[in-house]
Amino acid sequence: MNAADPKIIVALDYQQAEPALAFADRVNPALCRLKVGKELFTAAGPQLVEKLVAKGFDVFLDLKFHDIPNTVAQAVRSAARLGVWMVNVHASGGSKMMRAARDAIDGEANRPLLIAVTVLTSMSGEDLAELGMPEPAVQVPLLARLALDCDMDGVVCSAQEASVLKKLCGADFKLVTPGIRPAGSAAGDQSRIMTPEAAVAAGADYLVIGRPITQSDDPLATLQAIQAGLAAL
Ligand SMILES: O=c1ccn([C@@H]2O[C@H](COP(=O)(O)O)[C@@H](O)[C@H]2O)c(=O)[nH]1
Repeated sequence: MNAADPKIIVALDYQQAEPALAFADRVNPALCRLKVGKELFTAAGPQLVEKLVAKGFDVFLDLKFHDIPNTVAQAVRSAARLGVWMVNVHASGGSKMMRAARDAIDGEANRPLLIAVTVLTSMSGEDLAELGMPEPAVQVPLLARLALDCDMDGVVCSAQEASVLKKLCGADFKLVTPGIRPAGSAAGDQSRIMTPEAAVAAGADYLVIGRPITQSDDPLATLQAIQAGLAAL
């Protein structure tokens, strides 16, 4: 982990390696962490992850593993060997799956933070009802508690749930919050959103921000402005 401990994780949701590397060349590891998700990883693969790690960035490999325990265990071990700082699984994969993931990386030389996704920030209460599930205010704490009991290092949740989860799971349990939208920026497909300042005030440890930065006219200036807003809190 880098000493500056930046809260902002920029989601590098690009279709190829070049713009992701170009973005990385304009920022530095003290300013932000970087997230490689399904879009970029499918296009550019582990080599791109290794390049970002070699540049000194803390990399969150956001592949949200959700499979049988053995498969997820092997996948998170492979992620650890890429040198990533954080990796995640779906809490709804269940306790056996999460424990297998935990065991798989505990003996590794690089032991990334192991985080469980609760309910995707794109999902509303209506979306969950369609699946026969309770509203986020019920389902997110239930899955977060399960993740804590399985020795996960934290969860992905909306910042809207952060204050409840900090009380429920404790100060050390990391809250990683996508669905961050600076005032005035488009929600897009995100449902449970919050501004960067409100998210930090609610207890979010890390803010995952993609399009508001990467699709802005000047991504570096936008990132710096968000960072300045947080520094002023
Ligand atoms: O619940 C979740 C889990 C992951 N994500 C990911 O975060 C970024 C958000 O990007 P924006 O452009 O800021 O919406 C994206 O890579 C998602 O895959 C999430 O949004 N919600």
